Amino acid sequence: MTTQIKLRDCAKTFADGTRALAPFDLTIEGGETIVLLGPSGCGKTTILRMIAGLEFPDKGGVITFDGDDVTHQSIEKRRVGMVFQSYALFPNMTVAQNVAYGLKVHGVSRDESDARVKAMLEMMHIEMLADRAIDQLSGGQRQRVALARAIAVQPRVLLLDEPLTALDAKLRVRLRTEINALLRKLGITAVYVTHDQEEAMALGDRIVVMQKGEIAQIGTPRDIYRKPQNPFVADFVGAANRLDGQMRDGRLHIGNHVFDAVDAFDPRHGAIIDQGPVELFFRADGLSTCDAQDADFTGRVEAVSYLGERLRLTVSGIGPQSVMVDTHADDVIAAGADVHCQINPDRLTIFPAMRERTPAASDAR
Ligand SMILES: Nc1ncnc2c1ncn2[C@@H]1O[C@H](COP(=O)(O)OP(=O)(O)OP(=O)(O)O)[C@@H](O)[C@H]1O
Repeated sequence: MTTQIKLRDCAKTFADGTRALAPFDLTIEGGETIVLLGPSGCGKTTILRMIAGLEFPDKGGVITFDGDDVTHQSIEKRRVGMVFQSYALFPNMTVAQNVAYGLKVHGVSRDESDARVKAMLEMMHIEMLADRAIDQLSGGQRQRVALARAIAVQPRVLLLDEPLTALDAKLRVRLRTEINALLRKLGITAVYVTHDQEEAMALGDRIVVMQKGEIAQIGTPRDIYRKPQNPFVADFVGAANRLDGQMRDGRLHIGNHVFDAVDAFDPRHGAIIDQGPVELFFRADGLSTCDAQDADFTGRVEAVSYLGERLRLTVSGIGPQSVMVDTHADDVIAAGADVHCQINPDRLTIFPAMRERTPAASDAR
């Protein structure tokens, strides 16, 4: 029932010479939700459009759906459903007519179409809007119509390109949860494009992190979050802290401090780093406040932000850069205070420092 998508050696160069994608391979399993995540211009939409049949890979690239070569097939033949950031609905039709449109094109009978439209509108909780005009709907409602329209034709694959970007923060989270439930319920193969890390984590069975037309890492949300394979991914998925250090005989040195309990492991080469300059990436939980006798170092609180469930401190003194450290929301700490901190070795990601070159996706493969 579900469709496996394979892209083999797919590169994309546009007519004007722009190299949007370097050759890459990607297999999307049947029923899987894959999220393409990366900054603007990294090639996410181009991949989605190649899967849709709106763009074609450079010579040599092959795309298959369940083993069938669809590389040169048109969008109509591929049976994909698409949802965009801009709703792309027909403004002069009602909600029900919009959802029914694709069914009509596919020659579905009137009775069958009526029944499916009703079911789709119910699934998206917009049955009461069936006879409304599109311009009388809110952004969130429009996106529900767009989703209902895309899935009404029972596509083999659902492609979503930043469908929530135009909505306000609260609505985004709500619709995101609904889309997640919908994708699980339908069990459909889905490809979802976003530049929002949180959205990617919430929706993806796996996430493909992209950088400048290359795949920087493919992994589960947990892998991407906890085991980024290069500095680009670590930085992009929100490791707020970055420190320069040195490994000397297996011991980590940062500024004047020495940390004994830290194992530096280079994920790209699968080797322990014993010597040489390193870069450390970690979130606020990579450090915690503690009593003086347990301290790895004592820093100075530069700023305090109350985040509701916790207090976030900006602390200087560990090395040349200041770092974020979270502590209990009830702690009373003011800027200017000294604070004892402990390092949490299993929350650190350490890479050999490679100043002379930027991390590339080829490093991750
Ligand atoms: N038709 C085209 N002709 C030439 N260059 C293009 C064309 N479409 C896209 N590009 C370029 O290809 C690169 C990848 O674009 P793409 O839209 O895939 O990126 P994206 O990651 O989806 O970005 P965004 O998040 O901003 O949509 C960009 O440099 C873009 O300018």
